[in-house]
Amino acid sequence: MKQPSKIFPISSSISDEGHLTISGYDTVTLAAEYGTPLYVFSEEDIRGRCREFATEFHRNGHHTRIVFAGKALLNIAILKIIAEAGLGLDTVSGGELEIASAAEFPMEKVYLHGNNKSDSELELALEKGVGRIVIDNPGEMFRLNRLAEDRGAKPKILFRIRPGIDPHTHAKISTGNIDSKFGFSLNEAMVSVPQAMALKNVEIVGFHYHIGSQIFEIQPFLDAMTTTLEFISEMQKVHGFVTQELDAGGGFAVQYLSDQKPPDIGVYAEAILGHFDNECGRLKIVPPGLTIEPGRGLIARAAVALYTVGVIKEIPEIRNYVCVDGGMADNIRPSLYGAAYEPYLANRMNETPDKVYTVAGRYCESGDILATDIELPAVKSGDVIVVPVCGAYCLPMASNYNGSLKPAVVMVHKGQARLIRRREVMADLLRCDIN
Ligand SMILES: Cc1ncc(COP(=O)(O)O)c(C=O)c1O
Ligand SMILES: N[C@@H](CCCC[NH3+])C(=O)O
Repeated sequence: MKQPSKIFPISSSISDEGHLTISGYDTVTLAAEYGTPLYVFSEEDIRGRCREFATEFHRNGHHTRIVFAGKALLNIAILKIIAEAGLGLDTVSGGELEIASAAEFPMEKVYLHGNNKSDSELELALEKGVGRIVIDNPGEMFRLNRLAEDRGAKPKILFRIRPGIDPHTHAKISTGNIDSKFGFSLNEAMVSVPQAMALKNVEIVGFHYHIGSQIFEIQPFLDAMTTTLEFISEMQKVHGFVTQELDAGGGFAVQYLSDQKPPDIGVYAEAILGHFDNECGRLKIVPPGLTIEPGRGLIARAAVALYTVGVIKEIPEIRNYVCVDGGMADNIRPSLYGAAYEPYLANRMNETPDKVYTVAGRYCESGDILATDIELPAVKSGDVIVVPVCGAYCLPMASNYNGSLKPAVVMVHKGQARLIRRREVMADLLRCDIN
């Protein structure tokens, strides 16, 4: 058995036959058994990342709350593992709350975000008794207070602020800039905090920012923290408001390609926690409880996507297309963000790549490309393409474009492979249409 590159799930290996295995399961056999496209998750990887975040962010006596950003991947079986690991959950809609509830996720550990929450979503959050509601704008704060009064409730709230920091990531996944639809500007929050303090049916416990996703640089995390802690200090001086919680969001980058080198979680943790301690000391504020919300960093590397090669189209001196049976309907990230992936042949992991291919999907869009100009051994129809690092933001952003059926999902773990989401069937496509 050989070790595949670091971008595969923790429990991956290569069999004597040259097949990719995960937790001892041959991915080529899984593809034959469950069909493709197939997403295969490693339970060991998920558990390992939960432990890694906990260990690294609890260093030096810190009790950082780790809250999994469910938008990266929501599935009942996976939520049960996240809950068992003791993490919290960030949800962003009534729908996500219902999935958390179906997974019997402890509601006191659930956060509800969202920049345009409806009354019914706020009511659902009150009914379920979520731990935190993250307020995005002044109107929402007053609406929530009224809805909570009607029910005799007093939810704990955080204010989401826009610290005005550029995280130097893709523009579509930057969220803490001044020009953003998310959260309060500092000036707006300055006005709204005393108003919230005076409301009878909400308890303001602190502040939240999330500056973006897949952030390779450490400095933007530190800058956002400084800006927010200075604001917290100001709130204390001017309004006597003592912040209990600072929720610093997610955004930790993961390695998608063999030649990328994002910081390890321990490097982010050391820098962020050290900066937090120093800044609280400098500003002479009682350190609030710290929360982080990793999504991608926790789940992206836990899964691979498997596809079967169909048509191979070689256009002399132009490009060699390998067409697979999935694509943008199950992974929109390359089309939406120009995201780069590094596919391999799951059934020929040991063969030397000697030809350049572009892996295209099966959908009716020229932009339906999973990877451009990558090296693979000479590909044949029937080969199994494996795309690593597909655990985050692929399945939750999947669609039924071109009448496609969303893929099946299998979880492998020590001697057990189990279906955790069935493949959609044709009847699922017709379920909502009325004639
Ligand atoms: C509020 C909030 N928290 C956490 C996350 C998770 O981000 P990431 O998956 O980059 O860790 C997101 C998504 O970007 C988010 O919007
Ligand atoms: N969907 C994005 C991440 C954004 C998360 C939500 N704020 C991605 O695939 O990279």
